[in-house]
Parts: sequence; structure tokens; C-alpha cells
Amino acid sequence: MSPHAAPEIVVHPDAEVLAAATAARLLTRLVDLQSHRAPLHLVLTGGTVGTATLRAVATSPARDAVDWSQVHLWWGDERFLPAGDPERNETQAREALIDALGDALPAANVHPVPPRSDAVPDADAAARAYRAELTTHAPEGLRAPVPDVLLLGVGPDGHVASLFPGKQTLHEHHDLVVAEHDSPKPPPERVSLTFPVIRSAREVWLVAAGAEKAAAVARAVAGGDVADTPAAGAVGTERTLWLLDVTAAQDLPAADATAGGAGAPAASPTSSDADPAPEALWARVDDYLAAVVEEPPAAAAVAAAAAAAGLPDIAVAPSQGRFLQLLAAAVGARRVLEIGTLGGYSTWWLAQALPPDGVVVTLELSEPHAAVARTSLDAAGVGDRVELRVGPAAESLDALVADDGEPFDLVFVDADKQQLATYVDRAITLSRPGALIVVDNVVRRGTVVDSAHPDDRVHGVRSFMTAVARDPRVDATALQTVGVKGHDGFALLRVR
Ligand SMILES: O=C(O)[C@H](O)[C@@H](O)[C@H](O)[C@H](O)COP(=O)(O)O
Repeated sequence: MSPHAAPEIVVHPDAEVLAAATAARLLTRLVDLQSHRAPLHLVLTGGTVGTATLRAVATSPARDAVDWSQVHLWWGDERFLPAGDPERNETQAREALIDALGDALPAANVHPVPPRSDAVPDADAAARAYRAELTTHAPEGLRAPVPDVLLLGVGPDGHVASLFPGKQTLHEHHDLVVAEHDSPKPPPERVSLTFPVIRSAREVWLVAAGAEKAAAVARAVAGGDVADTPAAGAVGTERTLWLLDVTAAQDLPAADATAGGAGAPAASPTSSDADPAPEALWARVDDYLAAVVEEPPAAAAVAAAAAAAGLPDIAVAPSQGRFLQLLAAAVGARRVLEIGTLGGYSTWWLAQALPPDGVVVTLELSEPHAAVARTSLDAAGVGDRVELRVGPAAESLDALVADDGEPFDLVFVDADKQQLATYVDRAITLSRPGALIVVDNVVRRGTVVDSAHPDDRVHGVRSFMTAVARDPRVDATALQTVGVKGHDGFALLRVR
């Protein structure tokens, strides 16, 4: 099985057969793997199919072919409830399998997410404790054990574990475990592994039954947007296996699924033979790169505050933030202009490059966004190096031109695209020779090539591209990028 292999899909006639077949497959896989390595790490999932699979394992004649003393059990997520609560995934897994294994499975091999208690009063505390447990059992050089098989149920909205569409937790690239305080699936308080852990698994098995899952399954298998369909981001380093019943597979192209039990890798879900480069793979690479570009806690706090305030998740990724910082440092920036503050995340990175007397002048249209940014940047200790101006960017830029102040050394343009040509024209006017101007989001999933595209932001970018191509004041280039934010790109200008 090659890394990043296309997902395999196996379809069974109904949910009962699906659970039994998944159990048989799991037992066989564990026995096979035990001839290669020990211990094994198996991550369980909550939900009806996940729990039915555990019951089928418990009642299988092949159950005892596994040396359970060499298997560690973890959970992909947990409903943050008191110990023994029947709704806890741990409770259900104990009733379905663990109790039946008895002494064959040492208690020390079972690693539940801590239940609600006086000692662990909230999901954040449980997440911290679970993170510590993972790290305790991590091999040298890693922060968590590498799951050999990671099971995931799939919700009708495409959620996996307790990672739900539209939530900031989907974009957690560094932490191993997060608390979810507002789960749309009850209970609201949950704890979940993050994608960096899920995507570190050798094999990710997604199990789903029921027609209500079909649309999400089809979107995920087709490599959909993780923000809309989190299951699309659940891929293993060696294998991604979809185990479905007929109804959950009903929206898949017919060629994409093999009959149940065969288990042979299905035809790739794409028309080409080459491995597709799904957004999930790009996101996984970003996860890897994020481990290289450690997102400082102060930056993560700015991002978290923006998410908590409900700001749209359109800030740059950590690696892009560091890129801006390095560019600013490379030109020895003392004065930086930012057009589009949002929650202040890129502002924070830019401020890191400044000398003590440096300043980032950042322009934001929305007062509520500016208020979030101001609070976060002050809390991060960089507020004294940031001058935040609220109002329409074109007006603020004209005022800066009228001020005829010191020129800027670097400009970062990350605002509405309809007026991009105007913003960049003013930025060039406000910059010194040798200054750099970075313009974000200029590829827009490739739509920038479409002269008839209905989105006026596309036309704003195209107008900017046309203008900058013939502007004698700058040398310019533009590069495509892929990553957790999908397919996009940026332009880089140097003022002559
Ligand atoms: O705690 C949970 O609820 C699960 O971990 C969750 O991710 C579940 O696996 C899916 O919601 C699918 O659940 P069903 O299989 O019951 O549809």
C-alpha cells in the first residue's frame, strides 16, 4: 500500500454485516500486524457502527487469536460525561468488548479520555490529561503513539471523531487533542483527537451505515473541502479504508466500490490512475510543515480568539505567517502596512519581525473585527507596535498618502479583492524602493483564469494582475500554493 494511496471502499449489504465484516477484518489485521511489531495501538470510535463492531469482535471465535496484552486501546473522541455514564464512548466500549476480554487485556492498556469529575471539571482539562497520556506512551521523538488502525464513524454532516464542519478545531495543526464545547451532536461537551493525530495513523478505517450518511461519504471520498466535510481530511499514511453498507454508499459512483468482503482495493475514486492530490493530502502536508513551523502559543491564542469571536476562518496558515515574518525580516522592515487585519493573526507574525521602534499599520473595515484584533494583539504583547486604523481601506490609504509620512518597507494585502488594484496602487505609492508587497489569495482555486467567472472577487484579482503586469514601478511574480486552505496563491512585488 503506497503512502497517500487513494481510498479503498468496501460495501456490505447492511449495517449488521458491515459490523461483523469490519470486526473480522480488524481481528485479521491485528493478528497480521502482531507478527511485525508490538505493541499495537488501536483507536476506537463511538457511534452505533463503531460500537456494533466492538460487539462483533467480542463474540468472534477469532477474538483470542489476538494477543490483547500487546494491544493498547485509545479513543478518537469522547463525550465528556461522568464515569460510567451510558452515553460515554468508553462505557459503551467496555460493555461491547473490553469487559469480555477480561484479564487478556491489561487495564494499563486501556486509555480512556478522563471522565468529568471534581479533578477533571471541564473538557479542556480532560483534553490536557489525554494529551499527556498520549505523550507518555509516545515513542522517542514523537508526541503520540502512531495508531496502527484508527477507526472513525462518520456523521450525516461528515463529522469524524468530534471534529465538526465549520469548527476551528478542524484547523488545529499542532495540538493533539482539543475540547469541543458546542458539539451539534449531543452532548455538547466533547474531547477529540485532532487531524495531526488522525493523519499520523498508518490505517484510517471509516465505517458508516445509513442513507443519511451517503452524501457526506460521497463528498469525502471525492476529496471534498475538509471545512465542509471533515471526513475528507481523515486519511492514513499507508491506507484509507471506507467500510460502508449499501445505503451509505448509494451516492458513490458505481465504479467506486467493490462488493463487500472482497476487500481488494477498489478502483480509485477519481477518473485518473494517478493518486489524486486531494485537499486532505495538502492539509496533511500542512500538518507536517506545521510541525516544522512551530506555531508559537501566542499566535495560536490570537487565532483561537478570532475563532471564538466567530470571525471567518480565512486567516493565513502558520507556515504562511512565518513566511511573512521572514520576508519582513529579510528587507529589514521597520514600517509595515497591512491591508485587512481580520483578527490580527498575520499582524502578530508581521510584528515579530520588527525592531523595537518598528510599527505595523493595519487597516480594518469592521470595528468588531478590529476590536477582537486589538484585544488579542495587546494580550500578545505587541499592541504597542501596532497602529490599527478602522474604516474603508481605500479611505485609509488615501489618508496615508495625504499624510506623506515615512515610506513602508513591506505591505501585506489581504482584504476585499474587488478593490485590489486600487489597494496595490496606493501601496506602491506608500512604499520605498526595495519594499516588498505581498498580495494574498490571487489564484482562488484556479478561478482566476476564468474571464467569465460570476464572482466579482475573481475580476478584482484579474484587474490587479493586468495592472501590475504593466506597472513600471514594480517587478512582480505570482505563485500557486496548496494546503489546508485549498488551492490558492500569492503575488510578490518589489518596488523599483
Ligand atoms: O462520539 C460520537 O458520537 C462518535 O465518535 C461520532 O464521531 C460517531 O462516530 C459519528 O457521529 C457516527 O455515529 P453513528 O455511527 O452512530 O452514526
